[in-house]
Amino acid sequence: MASTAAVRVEGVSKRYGDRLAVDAVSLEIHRGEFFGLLGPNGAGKSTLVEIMEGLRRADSGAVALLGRSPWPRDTTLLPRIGVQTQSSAFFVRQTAHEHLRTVAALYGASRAAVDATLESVGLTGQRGVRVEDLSGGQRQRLAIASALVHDPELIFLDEPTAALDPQARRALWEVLRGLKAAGRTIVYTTHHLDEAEELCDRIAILVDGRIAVTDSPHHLVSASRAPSRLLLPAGRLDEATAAGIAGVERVSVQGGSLVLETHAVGPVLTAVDRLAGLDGVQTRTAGLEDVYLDLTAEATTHDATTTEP
Ligand SMILES: Nc1ncnc2c1ncn2[C@@H]1O[C@H](COP(=O)(O)OP(=O)(O)OP(=O)(O)O)[C@@H](O)[C@H]1O
Repeated sequence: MASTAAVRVEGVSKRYGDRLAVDAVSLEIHRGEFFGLLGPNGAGKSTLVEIMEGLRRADSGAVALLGRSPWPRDTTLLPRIGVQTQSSAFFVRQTAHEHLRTVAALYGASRAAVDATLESVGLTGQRGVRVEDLSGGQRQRLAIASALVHDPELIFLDEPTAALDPQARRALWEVLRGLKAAGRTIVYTTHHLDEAEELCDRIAILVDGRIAVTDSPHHLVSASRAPSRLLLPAGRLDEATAAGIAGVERVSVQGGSLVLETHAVGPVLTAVDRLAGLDGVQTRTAGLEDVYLDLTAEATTHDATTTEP
């Protein structure tokens, strides 16, 4: 039976001493999907990804990667997957180009692929620079290039944009969109909610080792209960008057603006217009970051009440 799953995780758990880092997680990532794994620090994302990659052994549960078990180590899987971790290893005495050529040789990738991949991550200008002399962000780009150079079907990127400047981050998005368009499957962990919203077909939010939700960013945002915010220039309206407007749930002062939170944007805008005018008023609707903050706060509270003895 041909499986459409690039990754299937069933009831996977992993404990480090007293700490249950991954708690009975099940999920399926489809072929060709751009899948985001989000969650607070220590939620278990890296542990779960390392188990998927076959770099770490689960205590229990099962993983299928392209239909095969990644543990014990299955060398036939290696050319088919690309892995960038938070602690990627480098040949530090080699130049960026030599390093990538060495990695490419391990997988039988061509010299042309080395040049093209170096170009795609914006390191052509640094091809002759020793790895140990690259900046943090340049090293990170080389780690990404090392995961991509053999054109794998399934790509794991663990916080790939963490050290990148805004231009490099946007450039990487374009590279990843190209890979997605070419049918590659991408498993992506990030703390940048904007990039998860921009890039991912679906995301899973992990909290304390468990999946709190799996859905498309669009569905999550449209089903969100997070309020919209109206920003008024400071001094336009006093806080007490703003708090008295029907539909306003919370009022605060942030960065020189009076912020009104509401689920009834239309009526509140009408009231603000009547009281103070709409000149300079900005409306911010809920985004993935609001959904994430809402969900992680909720799930943490829920977790604390259900798992403590
Ligand atoms: N090798 C290890 N030995 C012991 N504990 C570990 C080990 N690796 C991770 N942990 C613990 O397991 C939990 C999950 O860690 P993990 O690195 O998987 O989280 P994460 O979601 O990737 O976090 P971050 O966003 O900070 O990278 C944390 O409490 C962490 O301290």
